[in-house]
Amino acid sequence: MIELQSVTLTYPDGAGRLTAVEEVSLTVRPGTVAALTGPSGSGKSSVLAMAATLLRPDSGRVVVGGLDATGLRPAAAARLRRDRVGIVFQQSNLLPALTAGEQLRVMAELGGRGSRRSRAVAFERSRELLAAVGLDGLADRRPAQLSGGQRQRVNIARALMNAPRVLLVDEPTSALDSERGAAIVDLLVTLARERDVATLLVTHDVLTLQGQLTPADQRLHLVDGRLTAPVGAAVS
Ligand SMILES: Nc1ncnc2c1ncn2[C@@H]1O[C@H](COP(=O)(O)OP(=O)(O)OP(=O)(O)O)[C@@H](O)[C@H]1O
Repeated sequence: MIELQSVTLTYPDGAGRLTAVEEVSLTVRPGTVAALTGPSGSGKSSVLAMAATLLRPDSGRVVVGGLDATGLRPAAAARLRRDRVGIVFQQSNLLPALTAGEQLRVMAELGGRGSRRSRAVAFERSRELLAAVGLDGLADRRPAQLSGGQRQRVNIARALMNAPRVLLVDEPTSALDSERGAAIVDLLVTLARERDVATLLVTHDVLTLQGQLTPADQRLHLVDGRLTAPVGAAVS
C-alpha cells in the first residue's frame, strides 16, 4: 500500500517558491491501480517523485508498505526503493548492451553479490516475469532488437523483479500508439491484481483508461497541484 497524507511540495521560483503540489492525500491499496491524470504542469510527476521517495514533501507524510518514508535519510530511502518500490519511467532506460533477461537480473544483484543459488532463482524469476509481460522467448534480445512496446514491457518486468509492494509508473504510453498504449495499461491492471501490487499510474491520456479500470481501481485528477473529482470519476 502507498499513502500520501496531505503532501505539499514547492520548488524554488525566483525570489519565492512555486507550489507544485498542495495538500494531496491518496491511498492506493494492494492489488489495485490508481490512475492519476491532469494537464501538463499540474504536478503529476511531482506526486510520483514523492511517492518514490525521490523528493521529500515540504509537509505531509509518505507511507510506503506501512513504513513512514518521509524523514528517511538518503541511504535508507534508497534501500526502501530497492526492496519495496518498482519504478517505470517515461523513457525506457534500458542498458543497450544487456539482453532483456540480463536487464532484469541486474536488479536482483543490486543488493550485493549473489550466491549461485540466488542467481539461479533470479534467472527463473526473470524468465517468469518476461513471460508474464508477453515476452516469452525474447529474453536474449537487446533493446535495439525490440519494439517500443516490447521495451516498455521489459521496463515493467524489471520494475517487478524485486517483488515490490508498490509500482509507480510515469506515462508508460507516451511513446506508443493508442492500441499499444491500451495494451500496456491492460497489462499493468492485470499485473497489479495478480501480484497484489499497489500501482500508481500517471498518464495524461484519459482515453487509454476507458474500460480498463475495475470498480476497485481509482481515477484521480490533478489541476494546479490539487486533486479534483475527474469527469466521470466512477469506474464501472
Ligand atoms: N525542478 C523543478 N524546479 C522548479 N519548478 C519545477 C520543477 N519541476 C517541476 N516544476 C514545476 O512544478 C509544476 C508541476 O510540474 P510536474 O512536472 O510535476 O507536472 P506534470 O503534471 O508531471 O507535467 P507533465 O504532464 O508536463 O509532465 C510545474 O509548474 C513545473 O513547472
